[in-house]
Amino acid sequence: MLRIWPAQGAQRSAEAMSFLKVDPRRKQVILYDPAAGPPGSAGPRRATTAAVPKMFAFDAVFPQDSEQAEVCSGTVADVLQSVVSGADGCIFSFGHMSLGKSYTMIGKDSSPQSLGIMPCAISWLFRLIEERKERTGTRFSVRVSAAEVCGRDQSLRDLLAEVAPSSLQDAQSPGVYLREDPVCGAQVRRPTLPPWGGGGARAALSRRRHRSLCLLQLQNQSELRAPTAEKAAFYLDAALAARSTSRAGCGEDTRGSSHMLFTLHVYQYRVEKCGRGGMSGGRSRLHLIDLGSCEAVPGRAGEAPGGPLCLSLSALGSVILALVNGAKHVPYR
Ligand SMILES: Nc1ncnc2c1ncn2[C@@H]1O[C@H](COP(=O)(O)OP(=O)(O)OP(=O)(O)O)[C@@H](O)[C@H]1O
Repeated sequence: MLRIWPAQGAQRSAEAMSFLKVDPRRKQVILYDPAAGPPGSAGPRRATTAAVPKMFAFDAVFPQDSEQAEVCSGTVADVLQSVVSGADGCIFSFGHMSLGKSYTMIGKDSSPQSLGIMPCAISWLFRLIEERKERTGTRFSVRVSAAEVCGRDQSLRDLLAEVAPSSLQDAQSPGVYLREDPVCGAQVRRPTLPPWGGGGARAALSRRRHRSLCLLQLQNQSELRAPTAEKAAFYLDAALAARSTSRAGCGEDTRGSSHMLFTLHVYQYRVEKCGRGGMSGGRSRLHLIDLGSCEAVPGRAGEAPGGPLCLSLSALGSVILALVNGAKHVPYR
């Protein structure tokens, strides 16, 4: 899916947008070579050196004037259905510096219309759970966790440690860490999905893929019970507040490399009507991720030792492709 940032101020000139043709209905954009002049022009520059326009197709295209609600409904509806049916889901935004990643994922709390994907997903998930409970009698329990990956050393931080009940806090705790599986090397097997299946052919396909994938997992983070959407939203606010405190303490050059992972863990179980009437159930997770930009602060490029702050966009693309294809080697580093 593609969301186009509404260029502001001087950037909002007609010329700035004249090399991009957006067609939300066909879910595609066409990029014209600026050397050729605006599309349709027959100026002398167009004749010889212009590159052929490039067309890119997406699952959805949200133009500059798209409302937050439009982006949220176009993004989360399918993923939420899958999560409630027992599959894991993940939504994140991905792009260069200051192009609206946080605005899309988190939004602003000045009005309900400017809320982003995370608060919308929380509210809609609980609504869907209520419907599912009434229709099928399934019992649900939701927990939330939030972690930050920050800085050149990619240090991990539990963003809910401050609001976790003191019984869950332990002075000797090693904090959040990544667990590496002794058999798979730097990877561990994902838990299998609930036994009753559901979710149609796509869920069945993703279930097959999940079994063959090996992944790193975060360990030891606070997982707090959220019986209502309001409580989950409270924890989201607490995580955002903890993140902004930790960002303020980061150096200027690493501030943009803060990534926040907010996860809703959905536990569900029900009594089997046939057979011996045992219980069946499982856990699925919805990961909502606000990625940092990982780009150097303008004017400081090349100053910081040790190379880029984290994986480039194209390297992240290779990781995603490897995961989707179930590749044995995932190029995390
Ligand atoms: N669709 C939009 N409508 C209105 N304002 C927007 C929109 N997208 C982004 N903005 C504004 O543009 C600015 C940059 O957006 P934002 O901070 O979300 O970018 P980012 O990609 O998360 O930045 P970073 O690279 O620092 O993580 C913010 O002031 C934000 O409010």
